Amino acid sequence: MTRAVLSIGSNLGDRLANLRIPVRSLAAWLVAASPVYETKPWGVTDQPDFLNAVLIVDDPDADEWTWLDRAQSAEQQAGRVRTRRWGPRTLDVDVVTVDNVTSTHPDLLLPHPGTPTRATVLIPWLALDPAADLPTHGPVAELLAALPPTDIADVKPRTDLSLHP
Ligand SMILES: Nc1ncnc2c1ncn2[C@@H]1O[C@H](COP(=O)(O)OP(=O)(O)OP(=O)(O)O)[C@@H](O)[C@H]1O
Ligand SMILES: Nc1nc2c(c(=O)[nH]1)N=C(CO)CN2
Repeated sequence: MTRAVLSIGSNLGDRLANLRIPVRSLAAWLVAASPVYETKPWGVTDQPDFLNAVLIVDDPDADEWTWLDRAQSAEQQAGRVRTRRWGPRTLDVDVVTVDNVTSTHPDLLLPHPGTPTRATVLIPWLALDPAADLPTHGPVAELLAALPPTDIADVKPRTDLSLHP
């Protein structure tokens, strides 16, 4: 089996509709979809707020490259145009982990190196799985507790929104 954790985000266009694109295209392998969060942009801060969420998917026939391929197909379906690093996007799908695989290949770094410091990933992931563990880093709850409180305050649940139509 390969169980993957995917982080999804959108800050352009119909953000919720964009997040639902991978939910639909990955439906056959979807184990769980997190709540949706409204988040302040990190990295490049002069851009619109994001909606972020996390998906857990499982496919016995997939490896890590299959998941990257599926993630990138969903981005393309959302009409994503690559602009600047960390800039606004209709849909970003990052492969956070695939089982306990580690990879230093630049096209597929695993676990995704941004994860330990991104409340926008850790909070939705923890909501789905309180015992979540980031391979080579440790419990997600501990990583989150180590972040500045302002990072956590910048990630707000949108209980009025759902990834399922
Ligand atoms: N774990 C991963 N998940 C998704 N893409 C990855 C991963 N590791 C490396 N990449 C590579 O990153 C590139 C895409 O980068 P992208 O423009 O989405 O970065 P970003 O989302 O702006 O920044 P970040 O990766 O820090 O979130 C792709 O070429 C992809 O092959
Ligand atoms: N809040 C938030 N900020 C970001 C995000 C994101 O998903 N959420 N993604 C980025 C590029 O990957 C850059 N900044």
